[in-house]
Amino acid sequence: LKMSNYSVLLGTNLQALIEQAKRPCSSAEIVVVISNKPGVQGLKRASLAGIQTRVVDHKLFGSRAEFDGTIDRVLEEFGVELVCLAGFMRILTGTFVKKWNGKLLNIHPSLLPSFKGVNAQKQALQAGVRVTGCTVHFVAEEVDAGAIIVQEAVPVLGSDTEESLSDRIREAEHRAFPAALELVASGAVSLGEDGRISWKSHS
Ligand SMILES: Nc1nc2ccc(CNc3ccc(C(=O)NCCCC(=O)O)cc3)cc2c(=O)[nH]1
Repeated sequence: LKMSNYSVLLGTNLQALIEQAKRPCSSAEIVVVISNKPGVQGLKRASLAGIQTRVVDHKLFGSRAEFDGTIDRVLEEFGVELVCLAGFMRILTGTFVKKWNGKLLNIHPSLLPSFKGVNAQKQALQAGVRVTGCTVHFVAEEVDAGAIIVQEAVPVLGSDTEESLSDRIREAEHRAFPAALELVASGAVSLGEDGRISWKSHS
């Protein structure tokens, strides 16, 4: 497995969200975990936590619209109000993103807008930056371009490999994604009409 795929298949971001939602102070409850791939670790983690799971295999659909439409139906079936993409690696159609606008969160392993797309950790190493990190953002139609909710910076060490840097970024992801989930689930942060972040308390 390519290193980046391997980290996606571990479901560690999902595990961090499961643990956060279990805390009594949490504003969130995870009601379903949907995977576009069968048999991945995240499905096992969800079942172990007593959370319902569904697999919507994108290979079984003739179009992105039908695939997204099926995911949408499952989300409606469970009364979902907020969606977190944790290692979900299929681009979503504009129709789906518009319907779930402001209710769809994603985590990306760089300080956006730097290093969009796949292999963000490798891009950072190759660019020679001394600081990178992770970003939780609302999903917009344009990939990795949505309004930023939370970021955490991570130092790049001279000795870093793609693996050692990815491990350090992953530790930050496990703090940033739960933090962003709470901010949005509690209503402290929302997506404004102008497509920009709106903080309840901020003047
Ligand atoms: N419209 C929209 N949808 C997304 C779906 C997933 C993710 C997660 N981050 C991702 C960022 C990039 C990719 C990507 O380029 N994958 C290779 C092509 C896979 C495919 O053909 O589907 C996937 C997920 C982000 C977005 C986003 O920012 N906007």
